[in-house]
Amino acid sequence: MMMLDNVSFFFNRAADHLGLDEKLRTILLTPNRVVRVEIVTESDSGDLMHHLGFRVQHSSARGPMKGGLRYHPSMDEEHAASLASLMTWKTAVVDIPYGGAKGGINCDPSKLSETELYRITTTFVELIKEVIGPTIDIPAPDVNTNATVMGWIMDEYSKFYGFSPGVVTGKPVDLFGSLGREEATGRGVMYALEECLKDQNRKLEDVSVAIQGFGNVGSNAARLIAQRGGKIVAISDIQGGIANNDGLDVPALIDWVNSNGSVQNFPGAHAIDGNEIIVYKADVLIPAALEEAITTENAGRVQATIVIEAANGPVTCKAHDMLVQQGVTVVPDILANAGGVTASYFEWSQNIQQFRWDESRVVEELEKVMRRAYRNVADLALRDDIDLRTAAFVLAIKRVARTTTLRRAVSHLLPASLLE
Ligand SMILES: NC(=O)C1=CN([C@@H]2O[C@H](COP(=O)(O)OP(=O)(O)OC[C@H]3O[C@@H](n4cnc5c(N)ncnc54)[C@H](OP(=O)(O)O)[C@@H]3O)[C@@H](O)[C@H]2O)C=CC1
Ligand SMILES: O=C(O)CCC(=O)C(=O)O
Repeated sequence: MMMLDNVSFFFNRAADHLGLDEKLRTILLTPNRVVRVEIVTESDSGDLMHHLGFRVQHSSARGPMKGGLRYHPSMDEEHAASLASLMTWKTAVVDIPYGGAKGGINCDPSKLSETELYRITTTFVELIKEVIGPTIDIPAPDVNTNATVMGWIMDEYSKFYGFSPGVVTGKPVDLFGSLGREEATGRGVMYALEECLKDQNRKLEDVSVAIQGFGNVGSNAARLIAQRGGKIVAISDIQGGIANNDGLDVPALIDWVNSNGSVQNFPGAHAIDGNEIIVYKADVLIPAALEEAITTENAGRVQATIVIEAANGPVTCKAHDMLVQQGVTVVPDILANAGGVTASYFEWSQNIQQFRWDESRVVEELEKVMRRAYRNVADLALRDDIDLRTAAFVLAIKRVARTTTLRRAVSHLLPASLLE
């Protein structure tokens, strides 16, 4: 199954629970717009480079479309479409006034110089500028993109439309970004884990944690969880894994990775096979890299009793059901990693008002949104005896379906279950 099939599977399970008819399912699942552009630029040596760029705008029912840009060799239309659909349900779960979109460029940034990446990015913006904008579609960082890239996007877009900081979020703080956005996804993951543990009468201090991926999300989640007493025992990146059952010194590891480019050979740990991180003996597993990290191949060997999906789509639908049957609590991506887009909403709000919030305000509001969303989902799961993922989709579908039908003359498609 492709990732888009996994998203549709989870959507349809929740739609079955709500008794949604086929017409409304089709309206809700079909993207508004699919954009594919050809990016032709010059390399530093003067050769022509040709890359494909994508932006899939899934739904604008609840507001401007929102979602990251990924620079990766696996980026294609199907990837962008599945991630865009997830964004629609994610923004609805945390109840922020956005729809969903996602995109990126099929490229390998590790093989490109900074100037090549700049030219590719600005050419991409030139090609999609008519379909993005502060009230239309607002990109943000995702895998292999960061604040610097977002700054370039803002600058390029502003050349055509005038100063427009609200066209993109996750910008450098010196370039109208928000304090607290960089670490927000990891911070949200930490709140989701705390809420999950609360329901099991446990605390962060009681648990050991293994994390796959040590980029923006993985490293910030590790740092913040460790700061509150959680023991991070194993971490992997693309090159391999490291472990220390007494707990890794996360700030020292972050310094190590900044100097050495990988977690490998960190002096305070022993090496493990990177693929084994998923089945490492820890109370909590946080996949924070790419999709489909947990499949039917390894789900049966997962030892953690809690999986927090910091990445988008890290668990396939069959693996999800295996984990649930094994008694593992799976906190789904559209809830667990929603801290990033929530802080993006705060950044965009600051930009369109030409106003700046203190970091403490960002953190306070983010905590409120994340804990409230978790409680809404967990309460619904308990009430309807469904797993957390189905509950998150049910909540999101209700919200998106209501606005969709209110904005079009199709209210006859709404079943009574959506009105309660
Ligand atoms: N950035 C954000 O705000 C948000 C991100 N997400 C999701 O979180 C996930 C991570 O994103 P982000 O942290 O931003 O991306 P980054 O590019 O900052 O980091 C990605 C990390 O994943 C690692 N990685 C890639 N493949 C593997 C693998 N096979 N095994 C182990 N590690 C691997 C990379 O290793 P290496 O460093 O060696 O390349 C890197 O450490 C993605 O699924 C993204 O969609 C979700 C919500 C918001
Ligand atoms: O911050 C944003 O707007 C989007 C983040 C994102 O791409 C995601 O949540 O997957």
